[in-house]
Amino acid sequence: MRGRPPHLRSTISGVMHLAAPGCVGDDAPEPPDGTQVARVLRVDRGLLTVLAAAGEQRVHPGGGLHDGSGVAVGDWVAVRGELAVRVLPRRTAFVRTAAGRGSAPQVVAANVDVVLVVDALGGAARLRRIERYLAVAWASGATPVVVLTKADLCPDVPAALALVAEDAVGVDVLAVSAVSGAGLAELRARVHPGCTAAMVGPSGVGKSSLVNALTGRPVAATAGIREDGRGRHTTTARELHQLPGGGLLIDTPGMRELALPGADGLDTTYADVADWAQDCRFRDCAHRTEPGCAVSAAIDRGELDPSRFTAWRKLQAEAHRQELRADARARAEEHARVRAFSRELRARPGRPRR
Ligand SMILES: Nc1nc2c(ncn2[C@@H]2O[C@H](COP(=O)(O)OP(=O)(O)OP(=O)(O)O)[C@@H](O)[C@H]2O)c(=O)[nH]1
Ligand SMILES: [Zn+2]
Repeated sequence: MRGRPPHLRSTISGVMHLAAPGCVGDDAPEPPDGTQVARVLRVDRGLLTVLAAAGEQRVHPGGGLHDGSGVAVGDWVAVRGELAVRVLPRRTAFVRTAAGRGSAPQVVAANVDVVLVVDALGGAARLRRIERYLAVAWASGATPVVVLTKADLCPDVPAALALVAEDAVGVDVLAVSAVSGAGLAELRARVHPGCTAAMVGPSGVGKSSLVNALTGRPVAATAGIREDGRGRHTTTARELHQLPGGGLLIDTPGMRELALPGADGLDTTYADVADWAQDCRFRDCAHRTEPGCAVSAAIDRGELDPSRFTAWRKLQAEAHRQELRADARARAEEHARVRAFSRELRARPGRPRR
């Protein structure tokens, strides 16, 4: 199996953190002169709640902050008085595409070390869904951990764990229950002091219940206690929670519409498929009917699940579209390629060259 791409290695090193309320970690980034550094806990309608040396504070984003991607939960900002004047360089970032329009990606969480890819046990394992979240997680620069919730509802936890672990190449897989408390200690140990974790996963798998279980406080509204008839989605505020053990946990609704920013995370999630693809006879092999296709051979030998292969293809197409959207130059090149191709087609049949 191929290793992680170099830029995804050792993402836990050099962690910046707030060890306790009001205490900026020693390894916080250097602030510019005359300012202090603070961590963004919440973003409401442009107003930022930050944790600085003096404690929690509400600050306004200064004009210089609007660099296109905005400020996100988990960002480190330089604060002067009641103004956040600069976003410090991000180590990792989760982006989502702005709903329905153009190319402006929005950062929804920054400086995340560990991504908890949350799904529920009980029922068929949703391997394809987990793979997609894993690819997004790897692409952000953070290290994913799969957290399978509702272990109390699963009749055979070890078997369910094994199934997911076999699919999630090189990723730790844990089973937990917010109801019985099983597995929570092990999960807490992953979000150690100085570590910032974030959760991704579809609605209803138990993310809010997990936040409450980990923080020991009802900080997130769960489906069970919300009866206001306003639809299924319960999480409304972007939040960065402090866990009793010293770690930080980000739970923001934006994490549910994550885009695949590119193909990097895919090669890590599907390291086995990517490895086989390197052995194909043709470098641009489409893995369909080409002779010498190592991917098709692996499927024929039963070493690669065809549905895993199909998922990889689909996500590659999605990542490709995303790259095009995000990169205007690539889009122009793609247009040029299509135009050249159509010119070539028009020039071909019965059209004498001049
Ligand atoms: N049996 C069992 N039920 C759970 C567990 N965790 C969550 N639930 C239930 O699953 C339902 C959904 O849980 P939530 O925590 O609201 O799920 P969520 O992922 O935050 O959902 P959204 O906020 O809609 O994204 C609720 O009825 C919870 O009580 C668990 O470990 N075991
Ligand atoms: Zn091939």
